[in-house]
Amino acid sequence: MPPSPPPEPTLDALKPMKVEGLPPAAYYIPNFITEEEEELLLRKIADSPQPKWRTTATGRRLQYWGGTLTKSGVLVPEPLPEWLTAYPDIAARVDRLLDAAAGVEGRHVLGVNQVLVNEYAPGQGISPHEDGPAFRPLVATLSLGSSSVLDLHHYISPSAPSPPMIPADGAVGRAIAAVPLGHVLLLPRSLFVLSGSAYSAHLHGIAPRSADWVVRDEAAAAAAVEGEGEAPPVVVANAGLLADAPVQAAIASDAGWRAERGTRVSLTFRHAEKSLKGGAFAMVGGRMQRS
Ligand SMILES: O=C(O)CCC(=O)C(=O)O
Ligand SMILES: [Fe+2]
Repeated sequence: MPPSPPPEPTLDALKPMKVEGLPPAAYYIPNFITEEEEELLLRKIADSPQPKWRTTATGRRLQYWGGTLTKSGVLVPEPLPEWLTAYPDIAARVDRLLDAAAGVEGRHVLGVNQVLVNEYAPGQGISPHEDGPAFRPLVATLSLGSSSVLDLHHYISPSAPSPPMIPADGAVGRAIAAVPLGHVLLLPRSLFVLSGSAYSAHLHGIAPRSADWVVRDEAAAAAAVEGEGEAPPVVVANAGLLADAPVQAAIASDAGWRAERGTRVSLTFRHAEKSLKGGAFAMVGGRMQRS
């Protein structure tokens, strides 16, 4: 018998998956996709034509699906590929979940129109950044292939005016506190949602490490002695939400949970607020129309 489809998500159903101890609001949804879907997505991404790949200054590879932004933050849209819209129908599932997180479940007002794929080899990360005002402050990241720890950072002076847009991996105009505000463990197949001030007033990043070490509390972190070159121990805000008993038992143990990072691929689903009508063709015609 085929598995019955999961119930339509609602804000109430999402509440238990809210990550406490972080600025509002972040959600962690374990096992958002199956292992078969994870394999298929990894294969589709790996099999993408070579020109789809871009490489950042730090060597991380990425792909944009759904189009890219102009310098002024307008999406030049392209259709999303079938492996995101038809089978598996991940984009629609993320849409429904983001609708629920926004409290507008069932009304389908959002619509993911861009999916950013990041591929992290062990030791690669992404420096603290904001995704910026071009996107609706409600984004979801699906993790594939390997685990990682995402850090939330805050500005030292939150009252200072925000620069219009901070490019990923780019220079940041305001001082960032040296110690991250919190950490989140992202296990494969999980979906992590950032919204509200967690999105618009804070930064997120991934430290360039080849392994992670997660301990149960600050006392365990203070008592831990890391070896030469080893990752410092961190306490993660979503330890209770992982839905992975062995990992949770290891985190609760005296030694904590240590994991080498493998290659992790993430898909970040976003909604660019401004989109060029007619896509790239509108540019060719020279008449730039905004929706
Ligand atoms: O890989 C991730 O989890 C985060 C990616 C991200 O923040 C970005 O590409 O803007
Ligand atoms: Fe980001």
